[in-house]
Amino acid sequence: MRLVVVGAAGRMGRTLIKAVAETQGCVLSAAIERPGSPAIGQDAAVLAGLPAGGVIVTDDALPAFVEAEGVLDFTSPEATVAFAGLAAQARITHVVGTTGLEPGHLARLEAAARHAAIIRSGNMSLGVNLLAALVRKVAATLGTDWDIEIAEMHHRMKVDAPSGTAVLLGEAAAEGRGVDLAQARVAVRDGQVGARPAGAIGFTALRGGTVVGDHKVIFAGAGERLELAHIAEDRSLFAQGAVKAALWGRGRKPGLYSMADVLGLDKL
Ligand SMILES: NC(=O)C1=CN([C@@H]2O[C@H](COP(=O)(O)OP(=O)(O)OC[C@H]3O[C@@H](n4cnc5c(N)ncnc54)[C@H](OP(=O)(O)O)[C@@H]3O)[C@@H](O)[C@H]2O)C=CC1
Ligand SMILES: O=C(O)C1=N[C@H](C(=O)O)C[C@H](O)C1
Repeated sequence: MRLVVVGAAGRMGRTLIKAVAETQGCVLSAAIERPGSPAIGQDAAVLAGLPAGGVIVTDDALPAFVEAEGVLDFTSPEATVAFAGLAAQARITHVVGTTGLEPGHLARLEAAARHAAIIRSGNMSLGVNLLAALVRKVAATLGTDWDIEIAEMHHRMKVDAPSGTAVLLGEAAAEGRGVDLAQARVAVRDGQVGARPAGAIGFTALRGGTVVGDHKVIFAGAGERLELAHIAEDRSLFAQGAVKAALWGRGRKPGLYSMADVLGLDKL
């Protein structure tokens, strides 16, 4: 499968280039960075710490998309929405790992998904998607007298909060409870905030060092606590999940899909 990596010089971009090189049946057809990036003109494989492969980083996305079958996109919300338009034009599978998308961005992805398959997830790992299924079940089993709190920690360079994974886990908890996350969500506490509202789903974001991604969902009841956690030790698991998603999406009818669809966890 011919794959384009956008945001090629980023932490995930470089990891994706390596994952594509290591996956049988996949080939890196292009690598894209933003106009003016110092990475333009460099060999993409070298950026990823591999021997030169001859794919030179460019800022010209559409011709690259037209020649490809899929695009792996871990960039920023604005860039992802623009790439979704181009992937729809080229009718290629778009794998979106970018987090921090707001309702306006999601609406634009839904529009693009009328023309091409888009697989979007705040976390491409098997472990987190399995965790989400478990959280949905536990939330559906326990009553609202069990308070739900989601804590995450990431490296100091992360720009969005709460993390996409924390939101994904919060959505699973809200679904399990049959409530709307937008109504239940409490993401900021500072000062005299008062007692915890009944039914709230709380979020705490920690930032520091080089942490790849830690997530914990806490169900706090009267006199007991249940904690479900995931620790990502290496970004390559996200990249391998993204390549798996692209292969799954090849030739699939247009629509918006999730990693749970890819992994067959949607029925759990
Ligand atoms: N779903 C998942 O499993 C995972 C999701 N993520 C998410 O992926 C995203 C990226 O994370 P990370 O790699 O750490 O971030 P980085 O900042 O390291 O990488 C993002 C890259 O995208 C580039 N970029 C931004 N805009 C454009 C554009 N218009 N055209 C081309 N390239 C562009 C950036 O360039 P520049 O630096 O010049 O702005 C940068 O090189 C985040 O939203 C993060 O939360 C991360 C890991 C796993
Ligand atoms: O920015 C990151 O690094 C990560 N982002 C994703 C998120 O927002 O949940 C996934 C992973 O935790 C790493």
